Amino acid sequence: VTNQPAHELDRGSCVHIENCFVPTSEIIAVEETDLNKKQRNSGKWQKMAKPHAFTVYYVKKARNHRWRCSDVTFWCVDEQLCNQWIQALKELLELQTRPKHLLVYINPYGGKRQGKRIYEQKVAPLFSLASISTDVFVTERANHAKDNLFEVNINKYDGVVCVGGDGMFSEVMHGLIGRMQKDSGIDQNNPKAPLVQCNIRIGIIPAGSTDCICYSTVGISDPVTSALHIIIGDSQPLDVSSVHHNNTFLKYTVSLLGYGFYGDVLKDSEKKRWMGPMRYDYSGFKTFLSHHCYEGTIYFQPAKHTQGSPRDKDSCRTGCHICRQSEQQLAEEHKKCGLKHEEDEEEWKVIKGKFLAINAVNMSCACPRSPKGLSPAAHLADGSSDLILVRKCSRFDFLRYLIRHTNQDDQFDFSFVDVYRVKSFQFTSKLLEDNESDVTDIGKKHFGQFCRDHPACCCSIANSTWNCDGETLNSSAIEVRVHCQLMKLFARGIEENCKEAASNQSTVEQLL
Ligand SMILES: CCCCCCCCCCCCC/C=C/[C@@H](O)[C@H](CO)NC(=O)CCCCCCCCCCCCCCC
Ligand SMILES: Nc1ncnc2c1ncn2[C@@H]1O[C@H](COP(=O)(O)OP(=O)(O)OP(=O)(O)O)[C@@H](O)[C@H]1O
Ligand SMILES: [Ca+2]
Repeated sequence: VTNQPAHELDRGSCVHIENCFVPTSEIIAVEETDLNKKQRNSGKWQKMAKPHAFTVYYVKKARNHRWRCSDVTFWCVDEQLCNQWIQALKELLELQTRPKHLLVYINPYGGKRQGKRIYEQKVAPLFSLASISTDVFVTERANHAKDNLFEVNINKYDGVVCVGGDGMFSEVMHGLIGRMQKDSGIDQNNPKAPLVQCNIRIGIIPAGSTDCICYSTVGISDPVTSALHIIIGDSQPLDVSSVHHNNTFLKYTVSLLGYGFYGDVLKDSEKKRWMGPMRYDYSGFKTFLSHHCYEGTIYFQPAKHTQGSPRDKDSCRTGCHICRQSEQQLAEEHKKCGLKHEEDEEEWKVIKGKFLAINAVNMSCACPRSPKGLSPAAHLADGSSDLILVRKCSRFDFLRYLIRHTNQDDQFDFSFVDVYRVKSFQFTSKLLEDNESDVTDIGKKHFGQFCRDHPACCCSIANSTWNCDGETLNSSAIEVRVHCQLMKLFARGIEENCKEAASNQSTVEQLL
C-alpha cells in the first residue's frame, strides 16, 4: 500500500515514504476512495487495470493552535489488501472514545449573526465525514436552549454542541448542570451543596463577540479547529463557580465575574446589541471616561490546596500538572473531612476599599482582544479562581493597566492592583452594608450625597452590576464558590510548542 500516484505503481517504481506519523487519536475518518472522482481530478489513472484506494482524513496542525482537516490517499493493486487496511484502521478508530450522536444548539443572533452559516458550511460537513449524527436546534429566543435541556432525553447524546458566544455557552452550561442537579435531587439554592459533576461534554463552535471560553481552552477561536476537537473526542475538565445571594442561586460562571469596569461596560453594551461586537469598544471607551469607582468589602478564602500562584510565569497547558495535583489534593481533603464543611473553619481574609474593578476569573480569559487574558497564569481545572482587585487610581494609571491586557507586560505589577488565588469569596457594597447595618446613622445613610458633594471622590453613588460570563446579575452582594472540574469540554487546553508541531507536520503528507 502506498500513497504514491497510481501511474508510478503501474510502472512498479520504488516508493519512498517519509518517516512521519499521525497518532490514531488524530485520524478523523477512513474511507474507500471514490476512484471516479480521483480519475477525473488527476487524469493519471487510466492506464491501471483495477486500482483500489482508501483515503485517510487526519488533523493537520497549523500555526497558532489552528487545526485543519487534511487527507492522504493510499493506492493498492490488491483489493483484499486494501480492504484489510480500511478494516484495520476503522477498528482502531472504534477503540477511541468518540462522540457518535450530538445535540447541537445554534444561536442565530450571536456575534455577527453568522452562527447558522458557520455551522452549515464549516462544521456539519466535518461531522458527517466523521459519521457523527446530530439533532440540530436553532434557538428562537434567549434561554430556549437552557429550557430545552431540562426536557430532552439527554442520555441519547454523547455531547452537546453550542454554536454562539460565551452567553450561549453559559446557557447550555446552566441547562446541563441544572438538569444534573435536578435529576440528583441537589438544591442549587444551597451555596454549600456538593454539586454533582456533569459528565456530558460541551463543544463550543465560536460564533460570538468575545468567545473567551473557546479561546482560553483551545488557544484560538476558530470553528473548524473546535469541530475537530469535538470529532476526535478531546476532553478538558473545567472549574465552575456558583454565585449566590441570600441563599438564592443566581448563576454559574466559568470565565469572568466582574464588578465595576467590566460590569459597567456590559450593562451599557447590552443597549447597543445592534452594533455587534463593536458595542464593547464603544461602551468600553465610555466607561473608561466615566471612571467610576465603587466602595465595598471582600471576604475571601485563599486556595491553599494548589501549588500555583497568579504571579507564576508558566501558564496552564494541555495535561497541566498543577491542575492534576490540585484536584488530587482537594479529593484527599474531602475524603478526610467527610461530610463536615471544612471551608467554614478555614481562615477568611477581609479587604475593604474603593475599587475601579473587581474581577474574579476561573481561567485566563484570553480572547482575541486580550491574547494572554486578564490572569495569564490562571488554571482551567485547579479548583481556584484568581481574584483581581483594581483599587481607585488615576485614569492614566487605569489606562496603563488596561493596555497591559493586550501586551506582554505584567498586569499585576502596579501598586493599585492586588491578586489572590481563592476558592471562595463574598462581596458586599458599602451602600448595602450601610443600609443593612445602621439605617439611623445619617452620615452613612447619605453616603451617596456625601460623595456627590465632594467632587474629588469619584465613588459612584449607585452600585455597579456584576458581569457574569457576559450576563448581568441582579444583586451586587454575592457569595461565590469554586467547584473543581464540575464540567468537561470537548477541548484539550492550550498545547505547548505548537509552532514546532506545525513545522514538523507541514512537510508531512504521508502517514503510517
Ligand atoms: C487601550 C486598550 C485597552 C484594551 C483593553 C482590552 C480588554 C479586553 C479584555 C477582554 C476580557 C474579556 C473577558 C471575558 C469576558 C466574557 O465573559 C464576556 C462575555 O463574552 N465578555 C465581555 O464581558 C466583553 C468585555 C469586553 C470589554 C472590552 C473593553 C474595551 C475597553 C476599551 C477601553 C478603551 C480606553 C481608551 C482610552 C483612550
Ligand atoms: N434566538 C435567540 N434570540 C435572542 N437571543 C438569543 C437567542 N438564542 C440565544 N440568545 C441569547 O443571546 C445571548 C448572546 O449570545 P452569544 O453569547 O451567542 O453572543 P454574543 O453575546 O454576541 O457573544 P459573547 O457572549 O461571546 O460576547 C445569550 O445570552 C443567549 O441567551
Ligand atoms: Ca481555575
